[in-house]
Amino acid sequence: MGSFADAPLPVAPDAEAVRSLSRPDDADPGTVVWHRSDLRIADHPAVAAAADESDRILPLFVFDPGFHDARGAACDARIAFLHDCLRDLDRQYRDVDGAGLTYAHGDPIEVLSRFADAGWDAVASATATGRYGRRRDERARERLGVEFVDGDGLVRDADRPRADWSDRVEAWLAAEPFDWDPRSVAVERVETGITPERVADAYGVELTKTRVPTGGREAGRERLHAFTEEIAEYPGSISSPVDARDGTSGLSPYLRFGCLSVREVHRHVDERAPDGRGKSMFVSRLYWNRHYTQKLLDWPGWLDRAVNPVYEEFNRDRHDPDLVAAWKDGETGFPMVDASMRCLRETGWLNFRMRALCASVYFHILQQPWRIGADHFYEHLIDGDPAINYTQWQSQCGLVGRPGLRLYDPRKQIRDQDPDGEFVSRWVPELAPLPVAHLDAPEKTPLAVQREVGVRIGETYPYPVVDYEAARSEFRERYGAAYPAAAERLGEEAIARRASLSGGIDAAESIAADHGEPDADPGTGSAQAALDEFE
Ligand SMILES: Cc1cc2nc3c(=O)[nH]c(=O)nc-3n(C[C@H](O)[C@H](O)[C@H](O)COP(=O)(O)OP(=O)(O)OC[C@H]3O[C@@H](n4cnc5c(N)ncnc54)[C@H](O)[C@@H]3O)c2cc1C
Repeated sequence: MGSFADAPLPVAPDAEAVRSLSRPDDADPGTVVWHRSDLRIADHPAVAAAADESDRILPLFVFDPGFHDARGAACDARIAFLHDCLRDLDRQYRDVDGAGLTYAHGDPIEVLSRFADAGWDAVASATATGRYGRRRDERARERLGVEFVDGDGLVRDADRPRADWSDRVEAWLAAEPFDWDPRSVAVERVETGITPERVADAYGVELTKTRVPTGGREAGRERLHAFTEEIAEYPGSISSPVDARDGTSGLSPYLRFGCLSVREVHRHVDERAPDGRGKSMFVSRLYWNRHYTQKLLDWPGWLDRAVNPVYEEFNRDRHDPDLVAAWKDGETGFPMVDASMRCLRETGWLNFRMRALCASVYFHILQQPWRIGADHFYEHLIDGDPAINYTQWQSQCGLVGRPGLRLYDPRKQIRDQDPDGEFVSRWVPELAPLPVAHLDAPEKTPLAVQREVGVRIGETYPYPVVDYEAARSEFRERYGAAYPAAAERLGEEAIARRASLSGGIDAAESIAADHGEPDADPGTGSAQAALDEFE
């Protein structure tokens, strides 16, 4: 993809176009609704607030070069999905007799200041973002008076964000949606010449992935309805990468771009799905969605700093670009990891268990710096959500410093989750001729069998890039040595707060009290408590 500097797109709309919207002698032209990752008009706090405050609203999306360059780090398929969502949002406004969505381009502050100069107010939904988004929103608030409207079930500016958290989210889920009456407002639009198609051209967006879902509210609702019908099958589909492809909801990209609100998904499932395990498991995941988003709201550092400072440098001195490349390219010699990583690159999606497996092998076995792995996921996932991806990476890697670390064994995962070898044969076709019994450890296949089926480990498929058992022991040793100090730091209030454990600050303090013996003998005693859960 090209960079902003190369992009032949002007900052738009220009001041003249914005001024042309003003009504004669009108000191209060209306309210701009600045859409970001909330691409719908229903159950939308900022749209409802704007319609309440004004008789004229102008829905705006700003193509921010920051999203297209390194800070945004989105693959082309995610940008194409976003563009679908925007076309759909434009339709939603037209369907209520509005003029549609205004597409702008440039630094959002510069664009919004043109509206502010012409007397427009502006509102946006408050969202949890990383440092770039926070700085942008602070500038918008301070310089331009943009109002950020809460309404996503998250607790803001509370000293103890975990206190009563579940109750608050439960109440929010059950509350009435944000409503507005399109007949009471005029929905305005200004022609800018900017369209998703022009942006795609200017930035060289090319859809190279396959099986990418269509973006937008309509497609999201279809998916929600179909999934609700089949929800009883959900628990049995979650773990296998083949079954999960159609068996989990597939709603993550729609939730990530706000085509559907978490609350309306919850309401639909609550009212329409039969009671049972499928329903309760799914609903608990909607809570997880809020939980991880809350974490980013509490501390934007999740994206680039280890939540527990003791692990800030962990694996950094072992950075080996060849190992990282083998992982990214699906050439590690661990078939389940390789199949998953190739599937991620080609389709932009993986089920939870395979994401966790790949993160675990990357950090625990290849022992590489976590950020590079997390950034790679974030780039390729269509549902790449900063609030979930980076917090999940830190949790899976063990950077919080709490007990219960999960090391996933790629050989066991094949036996459990792909017993017929369907997933591995699809994504690592060079192994397809191998009898299924050898797929968990192809390097151990007798040479006679390799010859017979035409597979040569070391030539047509790599030997494991590291010795699994040795790497795992080494990791246990290193992690165990650092663990008591990490657990102790959880006792510090600032760190406990950002870790945002389910038991709150009290839980963090109790981990620190139980395990915080910085000088404990590595690999013994309480340090082992962090390492006893293997999958
Ligand atoms: C290392 C790693 C990175 C991840 N990165 C992302 C990401 O960038 N974006 C993302 O949406 N999910 C992420 N997940 C969580 C999970 O894998 C996906 O939400 C899920 O696979 C998406 O498929 P689905 O919509 O069919 O899920 P379903 O099982 O149908 O779940 C429904 C919804 O619940 C939420 N959800 C499910 N699992 C989790 C979870 N563990 N944490 C938080 N919310 C959850 C999602 O919004 C999801 O759409 C990540 C998990 C791991 C281990």
